[in-house]
Amino acid sequence: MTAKVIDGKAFAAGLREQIKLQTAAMIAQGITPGLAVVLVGEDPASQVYVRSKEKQTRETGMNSFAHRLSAEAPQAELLALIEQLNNDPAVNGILVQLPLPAHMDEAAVINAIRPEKDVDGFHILNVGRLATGQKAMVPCTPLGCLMLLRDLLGDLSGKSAVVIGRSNIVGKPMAQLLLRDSATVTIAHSRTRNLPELCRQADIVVAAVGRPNFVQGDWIKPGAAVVDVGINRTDDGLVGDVDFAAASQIAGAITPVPGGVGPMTIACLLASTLTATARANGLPDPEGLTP
Ligand SMILES: Nc1nc2c(c(=O)[nH]1)N[C@@H](CN(C=O)c1ccc(C(=O)N[C@@H](CCC(=O)O)C(=O)O)cc1)CN2
Repeated sequence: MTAKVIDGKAFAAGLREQIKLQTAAMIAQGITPGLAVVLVGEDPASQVYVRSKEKQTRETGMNSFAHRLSAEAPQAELLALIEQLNNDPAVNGILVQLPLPAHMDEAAVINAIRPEKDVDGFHILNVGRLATGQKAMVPCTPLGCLMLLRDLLGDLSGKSAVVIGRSNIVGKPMAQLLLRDSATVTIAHSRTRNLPELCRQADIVVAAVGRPNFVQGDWIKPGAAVVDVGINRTDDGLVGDVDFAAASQIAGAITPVPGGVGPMTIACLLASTLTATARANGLPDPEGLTP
């Protein structure tokens, strides 16, 4: 079997078009969504992602507010900026690009963001809300994966899913979202025994371990959906967590790297900014953009 290659770039472009239309409708009501993106330091990949976020925010018709702090900035300076953005009515979403410099306490910084403006869905209140099935802001990468999976498979109810990776940004929220859709979810990690066997039973495999080509082709159940969240820079270029060449011979569908999950992350950030703006203004959640 040769798998269908899921075109995340095209899906994200379609999503941005929907967001653009819904943003225009909001602007017509006198509300312009605004997203503040904060970058601390000069990490080259983060600079690229942040520039992309700012550009796509503007292209969608939303206001983009850019904030740059030096890598040596004290944490108090970042917290003061977040407080200012929390209190700014023009700012509906606040995103602090990760990773932060080592001297900063990531949890303290994230939890300083007002939960309603936490478009990353990393605030402890949003994490708790997601885990307890309440209305939450949801992390962008898992939301993007969920959208791709729903588009591919329709109803996820009763599907068996293995999420490889237990990070707060991807693995755990991904598992929560799949569980909310009534999938049977296993979270696997570096200490998991018999990972190949576990994967072989899964209708859905989401790989988010950060190890190039970690998931082997013969771990995949024939016809399964494989979502590769990995972005690993190697001598061979950018590669995912899944051995794409081998897995695509067995899977039913698979996301490539690049061009799979990655582009969905920023499109979902824009979706969440629109959601946060709607909620702040007492409007219904935008159509098709929330889980
Ligand atoms: N505050 C946050 N920080 C980080 C997040 C996040 O969601 N919120 N995620 C990642 C980085 N990230 C967005 O910030 C991101 C990663 C990758 C892509 C993407 O489009 N990838 C392309 C490849 C691009 C490349 O060459 O590097 C792809 O996969 O096709 C977009 C956004 C960590 N930090």
